[in-house]
Amino acid sequence: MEEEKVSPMAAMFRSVPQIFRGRQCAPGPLSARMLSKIADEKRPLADKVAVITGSTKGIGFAIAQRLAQNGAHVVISSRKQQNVDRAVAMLKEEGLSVTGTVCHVGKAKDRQHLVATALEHSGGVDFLVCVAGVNPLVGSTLGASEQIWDKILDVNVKSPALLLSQLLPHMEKRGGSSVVLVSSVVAYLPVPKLGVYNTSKAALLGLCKSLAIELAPKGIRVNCLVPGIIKTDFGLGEKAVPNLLPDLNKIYGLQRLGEPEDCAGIVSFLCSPDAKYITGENIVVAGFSPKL
Ligand SMILES: NC(=O)c1ccc[n+]([C@@H]2O[C@H](COP(=O)([O-])OP(=O)(O)OC[C@H]3O[C@@H](n4cnc5c(N)ncnc54)[C@H](O)[C@@H]3O)[C@@H](O)[C@H]2O)c1
Repeated sequence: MEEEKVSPMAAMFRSVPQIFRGRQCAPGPLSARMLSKIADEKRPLADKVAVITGSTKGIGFAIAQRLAQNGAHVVISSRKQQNVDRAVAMLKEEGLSVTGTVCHVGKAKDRQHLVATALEHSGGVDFLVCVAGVNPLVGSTLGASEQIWDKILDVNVKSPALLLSQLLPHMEKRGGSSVVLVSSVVAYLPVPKLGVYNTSKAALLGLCKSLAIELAPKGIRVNCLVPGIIKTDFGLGEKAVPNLLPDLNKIYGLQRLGEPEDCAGIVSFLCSPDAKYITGENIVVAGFSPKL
């Protein structure tokens, strides 16, 4: 059958609403081939698989939503089954391609299960975004117990490296793989009473640089998102930075706190082919620059 001739502009106009909802386009008057070409242009992460830790709410959930809207199959995870189920249901309601599993990133067995779940989709993984992070302590750095040090360093610093080592064989065979770590502005501007957390987030900047060098020959890029104060349970909780630091954003910045969605686009970009020559970067999303 002869293909209907439609100008590129008209084609774009007809297909845009479906693409923006992240759904597959229904067959219409345009040929399936043309629709899928346009859809791929609008969905730069199509056919990719993303694993995201700590993604049932806050910054992680916003990143999961954006990567899925941009075409990736996203594997949601965090510590509690009911939270995983809720997040997966919310995204599926939008027509997005997601699965989920419980993963406490500090537990080797949970990490292994997360890897296995991710492989179920298409046998490989393209993106790892390590969002899970904790801060159980407000107090003196030198007064922190060994248990506190272990918990913060295990979850915030060791787990991204250990999870990546488990995923590596499944990422290196894909080509164009990308890893995004999540640090914090406290890495640049240490907050009093958050010494152990500050240290863990500064360590992530170093981990990003080291992994970027180590994985560059394999074609895997590693970058780091560095959020300022973002409106989440963690960001606004009693152990959060705004209660402990003068509001630098009010003095130097855009005069507002960040939303989780403010962190989503940059991560999607870092995973996309548009960022294929970017690695080893720590990118601040804080409404001001702590490096001014
Ligand atoms: N909100 C901010 O102001 C801010 C600023 C800088 C950096 N960050 C970092 O961003 C990340 C996300 O924070 P958020 O503000 O979205 O917090 P949030 O509390 O809204 O979400 C945190 C998510 O991580 C999960 N999580 C916590 N511990 C986990 C563990 N051991 N294993 C697996 N999942 C775990 C939680 O279940 C939840 O889904 C953290 O690493 C945090 O340090 C947040």
